[in-house]
Amino acid sequence: MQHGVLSAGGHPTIKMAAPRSWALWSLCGRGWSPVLPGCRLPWLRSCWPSGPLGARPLSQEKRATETHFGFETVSEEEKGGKVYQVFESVARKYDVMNDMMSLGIHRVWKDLLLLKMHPFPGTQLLDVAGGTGDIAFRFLNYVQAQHQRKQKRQLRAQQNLSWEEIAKKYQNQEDSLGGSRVMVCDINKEMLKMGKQKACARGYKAGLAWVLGDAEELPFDDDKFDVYTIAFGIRNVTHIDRALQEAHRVLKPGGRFLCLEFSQVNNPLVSRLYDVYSFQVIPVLGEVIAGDWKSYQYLVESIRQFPPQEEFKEMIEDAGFQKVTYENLTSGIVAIHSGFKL
Ligand SMILES: COc1cc(O)cc(C/C=C(\C)CC/C=C(\C)CC/C=C(\C)CC/C=C(\C)CC/C=C(\C)CC/C=C(\C)CC/C=C(\C)CC/C=C(\C)CC/C=C(\C)CCC=C(C)C)c1O
Ligand SMILES: C[S@@+](CC[C@H](N)C(=O)[O-])C[C@H]1O[C@@H](n2cnc3c(N)ncnc32)[C@H](O)[C@@H]1O
Repeated sequence: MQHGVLSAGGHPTIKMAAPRSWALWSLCGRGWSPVLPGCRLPWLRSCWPSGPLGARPLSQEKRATETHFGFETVSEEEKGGKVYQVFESVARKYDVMNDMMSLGIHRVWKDLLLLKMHPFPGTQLLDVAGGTGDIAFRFLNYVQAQHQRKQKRQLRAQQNLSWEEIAKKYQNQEDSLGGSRVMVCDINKEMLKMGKQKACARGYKAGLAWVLGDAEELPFDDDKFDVYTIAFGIRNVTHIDRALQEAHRVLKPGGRFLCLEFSQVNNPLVSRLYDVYSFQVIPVLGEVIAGDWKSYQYLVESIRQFPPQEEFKEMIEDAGFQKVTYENLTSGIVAIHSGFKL
């Protein structure tokens, strides 16, 4: 399925199973790609005659490369640059804005993504559109705690180890993750800069790497990772289908794709409140806290343009993933989609 086809936002309503997260809700819920905004290949393509002697009518050619940036219609070549500007602009206030806007709920959603992933010892994770590192840090905490529990069990089983051996086991930094590693990949230098600063301040070093790269053209070989995550990122990508194909390519056979993204609310009352909150409150908060109304208007508009749960599930299947499922959180405000490369 080709993403980028304009949809006016009026997606068909889909009936879904009652969300498991009501309790949570009521509690609160190939090579490097030095992509420069506006300097991408589609730009070249759009300048090139599309048929013999460029015979295809211009209007048809134009329509074929249009997409959306929020509610605005833009050319595919423009979109990447606009998205880049949004995240360059919000990077410094990104974390504080998320806590303010969601009253901290985004933290719970991200924790639930990790619970769903349930990484095994030695997991190689690729976190695309990883921004300021929220998923990567959670992953490192998770695998470290997992590894410590395992070590304690082993130590208890080997009562006859010397103190030196025990101390050595605890001191070995590299080993503290049990061989697990995470690679954060994002297209935006500013977001990565903020992420690296945060990592430094919090003492994350081992098992963590940062790479500048495009989800549509990942700078990694085939069959490299056990898990691919993308949280609140895929909505911003120009060609979602290409990003999904890339996710499939870089995963090892047996690897898992996990996507946390805004989705379609399945409760009419929540939906109304959510709309009021999104359009009346979020841009105001964006202006007051980050001095940036437009970026937060883009956020709420882009959420409405993203395909609903079932449609996105089909797109993931079209990219070659199997056993694709999704789980709604907070009445479908967000959903976690999962699929396997088998
Ligand atoms: C530029 O692009 C971006 C920038 C970013 O900073 C972030 C992202 C990507 C996003 C994330 C990483 C996730 C974190 C960010 C968000 C969750 C912000 C986006 C949020 C929404 C679009 C709405 C969802 C909001 C929540 C889940 C927070 C809870 C609030 C509601 C569900 C709506 C409640 C609405 C009302 C009660 C009516 C209107 C409210 C007012 C006029 C008063 C102000 C309201 C509040 C402060 C909310 C408190 C109320 C409740 C918790 C009660 C809710 C009860 C019910 C709905 C029954 C990015 O791409
Ligand atoms: C809303 S942030 C999400 C950050 C982080 N995953 C989180 O959950 O907080 C969206 C991120 O997607 C990145 N992004 C947008 N388009 C991208 C692309 N084509 N390839 C890689 N990253 C992209 C942005 O730079 C931004 O850092």
